[in-house]
Amino acid sequence: MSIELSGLGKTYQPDEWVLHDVSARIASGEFFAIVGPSGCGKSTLLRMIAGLTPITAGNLKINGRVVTDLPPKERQLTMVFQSYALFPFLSVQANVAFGLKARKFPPAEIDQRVTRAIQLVDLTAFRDRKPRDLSGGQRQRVALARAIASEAKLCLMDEPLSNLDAQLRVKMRTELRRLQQQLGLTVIYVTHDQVEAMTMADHIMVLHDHQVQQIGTPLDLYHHPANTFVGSFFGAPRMNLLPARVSEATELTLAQTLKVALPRPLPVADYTVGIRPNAITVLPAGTGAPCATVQTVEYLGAQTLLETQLPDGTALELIGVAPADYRPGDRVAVQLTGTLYVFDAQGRARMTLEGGVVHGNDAQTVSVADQS
Ligand SMILES: Nc1ncnc2c1ncn2[C@@H]1O[C@H](COP(=O)(O)OP(=O)(O)OP(=O)(O)O)[C@@H](O)[C@H]1O
Repeated sequence: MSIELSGLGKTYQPDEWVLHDVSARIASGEFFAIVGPSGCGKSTLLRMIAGLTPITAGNLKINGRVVTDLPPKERQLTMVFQSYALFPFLSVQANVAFGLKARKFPPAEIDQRVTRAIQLVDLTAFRDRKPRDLSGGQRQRVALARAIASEAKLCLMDEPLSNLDAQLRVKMRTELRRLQQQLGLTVIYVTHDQVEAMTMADHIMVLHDHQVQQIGTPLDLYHHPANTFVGSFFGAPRMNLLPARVSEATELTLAQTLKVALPRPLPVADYTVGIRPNAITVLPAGTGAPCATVQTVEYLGAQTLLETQLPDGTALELIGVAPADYRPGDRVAVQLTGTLYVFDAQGRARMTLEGGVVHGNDAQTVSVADQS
């Protein structure tokens, strides 16, 4: 099932657009994630695709057919909700069979589809249990079996793993992805969790501020973020954002401290520069320019996260080198050794330089100024 969203918009109150001009093409058999912070309109968009919320503007096509104003049952899709929406008084088997009975399928076919779906999600031994006697993960799998039994090729999922504990969530991610590929389903999957989207999806749509910020593969979004929102949404620890200025065509100064030679000239202006913590090397004090002061230290086992401050007061998050014992107040030298992303001053768009990014790991193009 392919899906095409063309300029979709939604208002609940007159003139208050909760979604504006959303366009995307989702290929058949694709796992497509919609991510963004709370309230950005993810569930609204999914419900518009399902036909549960009317579309205010734009067009929706499923398999080439315009379905913008069709009721849900004519869209040949199924939906899995965060709450699972199971009937508490029915067994697993009856829950999975419910929709097929309502659609008046012959009993033999219902039995065959239900048995197969329950088998696929590995719940055969639990088929006579009621939802209250199942674990969270098992209930989630019942909801999934119901979607599978419907044999709809398009499955919409709204935060289906968010009620599970962390360990089970990781396991279910793999299972969901395996089932989706095995059954050739097209899945549109809403989540606020960037890791979930990154690990499961073929393509991701990032929503923020009522509109699409970027659509791309997980690697695209990580390596070529369109703006500072996308840059800091993906990746942990988060991308650092620093105020920057080009005062001579090829010289960029970050936070009034760190100087970078650009491979191509940029207009003299203010910019915002993004640097991921793993693109910065922390040197022991004394071996380089001590130009950041440690504020807080967080030991994470293999990594030590350092919240530091540059001389102009800009915060910079760094990854400390293993055995070194850092303390608040320590001075550390920092060297830019990875990719720098240059955005306009407001962070709305990334500047395109050669290859789209500035590489700081070429020793000739990066220098660190000692301001202390
Ligand atoms: N029925 C409604 N009537 C009026 N406003 C609504 C309605 N449903 C949602 N909204 C508003 O629309 C915006 C988008 O809500 P939506 O639930 O789609 O966001 P979301 O990204 O799914 O958020 P979350 O991650 O918190 O579930 C919010 O500002 C919300 O308050």
